[in-house]
Amino acid sequence: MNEITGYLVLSTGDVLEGKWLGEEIAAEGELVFNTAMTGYQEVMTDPSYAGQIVTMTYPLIGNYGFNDFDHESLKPSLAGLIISSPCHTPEHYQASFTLTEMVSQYKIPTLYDIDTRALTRIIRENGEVYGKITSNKQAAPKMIKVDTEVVKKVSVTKITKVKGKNTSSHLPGKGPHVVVYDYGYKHSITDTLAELGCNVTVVPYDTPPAVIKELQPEGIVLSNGPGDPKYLSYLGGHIREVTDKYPTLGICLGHQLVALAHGGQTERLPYGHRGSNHPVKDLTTGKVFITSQNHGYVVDMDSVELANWDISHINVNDRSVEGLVHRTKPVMTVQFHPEAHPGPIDTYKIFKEFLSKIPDKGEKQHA
Ligand SMILES: NC(=O)CC[C@H](N)C(=O)O
Repeated sequence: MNEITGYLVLSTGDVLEGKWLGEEIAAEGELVFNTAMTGYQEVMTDPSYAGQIVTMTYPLIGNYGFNDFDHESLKPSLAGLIISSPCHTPEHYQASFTLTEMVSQYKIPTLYDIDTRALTRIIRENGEVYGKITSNKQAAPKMIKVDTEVVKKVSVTKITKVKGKNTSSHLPGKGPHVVVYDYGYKHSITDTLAELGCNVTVVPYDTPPAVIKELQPEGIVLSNGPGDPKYLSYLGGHIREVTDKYPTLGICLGHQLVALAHGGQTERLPYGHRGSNHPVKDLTTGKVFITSQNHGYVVDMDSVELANWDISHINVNDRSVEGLVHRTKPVMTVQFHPEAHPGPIDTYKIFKEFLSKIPDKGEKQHA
């Protein structure tokens, strides 16, 4: 087994020593950590991690392998992966390849044997940390240039009809036509819509409302995606127009973009919410749900005290905004991931609530 030393050189001046897994591929990006105990395959293929070096706080990664059907996108977009202990002998009846095969196939710059607990503390204490995965421990630990066009790199470039992967018991085509704006969508979002009977069309992130109109959607989903939501502020006009016209569900980046488009503000969280056990309270029912999350920005609570919008959900840990609902229009948004994967499906009902806002084809078919 290859045991070549590699380094994670941080903008804080810290240098952590580890070993290369797969090829020695240098990389740089923002350091983030994910606390999920399972779901590394979905994390590694979630396009919202584009440009980021992801540290998994759970120490053992790869123990149940990787399968052919749980990728959240066609190929991983994360800048790099940092783990403690890789498992080379996975056991799962559906596993078809190993962690080393995964990082080698997709050329994911990866270091293991890193002290991920120490690294997580550095990120928690410093908030915004950038780093390089490198063979050269002298690599200058500077802030790297952030990519403001990261969404463009992960979005589809053509209007695409998609089928869900689990549609055997539901016939897509009987439910409403939902158009998904792709800012870096996770396949679990379109899979869930298809499972609920929707016809699903995915469109590029910057598709003008006039083109959307030609597609005759009955509902719109604004997807998750990477980067600072303010990079897409220039799309506010598009977003206002579609949210004025169609029942809309915004998820994560989509939620943040709806807030920005309607006069709200977003801000950076001290060190992000990334994991699969974040408690969120539904302010209508008072119930708390355990949610899957992956975000570094959040809608500023004070900025959404706007006419026409209510806060529908808040985070129980830090009281941050987790959802918005328009007072008169069928528009709702959530900061967490109702499609889960990885994580619990407690909030799957968000999709049903959204579909129930679509006239005629909503509640009756999907209740
Ligand atoms: N998963 C997402 O959509 C993330 C949204 C945004 N990029 C953030 O980090 O806050």
